[in-house]
Amino acid sequence: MIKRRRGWSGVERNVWYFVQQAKRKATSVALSVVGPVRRPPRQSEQRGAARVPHGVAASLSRRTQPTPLKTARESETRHRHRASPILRHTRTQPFFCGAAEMAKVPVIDLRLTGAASPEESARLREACERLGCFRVTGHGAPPELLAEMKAAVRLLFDLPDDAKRRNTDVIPGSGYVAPSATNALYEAFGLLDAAAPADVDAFCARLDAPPGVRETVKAYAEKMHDVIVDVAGKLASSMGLDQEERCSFKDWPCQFRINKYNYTEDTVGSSGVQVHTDSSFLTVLQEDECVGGLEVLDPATGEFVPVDPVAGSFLINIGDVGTAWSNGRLHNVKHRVRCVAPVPRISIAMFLLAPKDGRVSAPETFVDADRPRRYKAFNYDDYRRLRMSNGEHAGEALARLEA
Ligand SMILES: O=C(O)CCC(=O)C(=O)O
Ligand SMILES: [Fe+2]
Repeated sequence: MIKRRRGWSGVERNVWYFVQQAKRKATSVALSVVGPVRRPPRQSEQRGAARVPHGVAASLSRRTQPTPLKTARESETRHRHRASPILRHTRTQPFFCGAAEMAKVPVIDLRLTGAASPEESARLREACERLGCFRVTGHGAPPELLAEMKAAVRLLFDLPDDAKRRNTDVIPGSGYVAPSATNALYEAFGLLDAAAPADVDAFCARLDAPPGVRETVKAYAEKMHDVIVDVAGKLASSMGLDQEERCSFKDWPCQFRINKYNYTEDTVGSSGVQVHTDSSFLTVLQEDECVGGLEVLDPATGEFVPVDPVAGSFLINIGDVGTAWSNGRLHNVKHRVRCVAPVPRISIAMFLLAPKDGRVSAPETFVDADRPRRYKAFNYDDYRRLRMSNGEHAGEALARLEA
């Protein structure tokens, strides 16, 4: 365990020097592998960073009202007296972020989309058509909740193996995923359906999660469901679907997955998770704002480019169902994760899977003489099985469903 000190810890400094050395020596290709690690924060910046999660656990009931920032000293005092065990766990983690060479991921302010700004809606649609991913701000999820969820996730991953293995599949791959030959550093937990409070309860109960963690997971699932439905509705609206056509998203099942990457000094530069597309309609990802390494394939260049984490925002990915449902208009983004630092990395994903009845088919609005129907209607669970049985994790299986 890395202890938090007044300055950077030895390991943090080692990583900094490792990255500087790599940058000096590397070719541009190697640079993109090293990815997003920034200089150590100055003391004044570190104080700011330490403030990020403050006040989180002290006020679950006041989550909707962000706590005003305090001085570093006020913050420390408050923590000593009021922080929950969940939060104290977070505060021992190291802090890395930033990058030099990044994908230009459009940032969409959700408050501006829809009638408020046709330009912002057009940017949202274009991002999904070109790159298949974008970042959202103005999503309404309080920073305290995000910080607390991240801390809760760390505690869940510390549960004994037999507890984690009780998180069994509802559909293939939705339960506990142990490190494997393909993704040796990667471990994940899952939950389906995160839109159903009873399923969220059952997930926590089966793990025997501590009460504070349960409360956090429930609040998070509820809020993230609101966010994912909002994003999907705004995307559909930007594509010209009317209210009636787009209002069903709230009934679509959601998969929730927490990911952990067990990185060490020996794994820097290796794969965290293989190249894949998400099978879902779209994904909302809360990245690890301290450890980068996510890369997306830019269709314009055919190259993978690092995506810089931005605390407080979410990354949205279009998945295979998004491409099929839009009759090929939306781009299912290929992505992967590389190990860029010798410290554990976590991320939290919510997937809006497919219509409630599982049937994926492009609405008539997207089909005309210029754009004939591209895919046969299919069942989502069958599609997921198809991807898995053929080892086609990067959208290849869609070609089997062409009309
Ligand atoms: O950990 C990440 O940043 C990406 C995770 C991911 O791609 C996934 O859960 O599908
Ligand atoms: Fe993914």
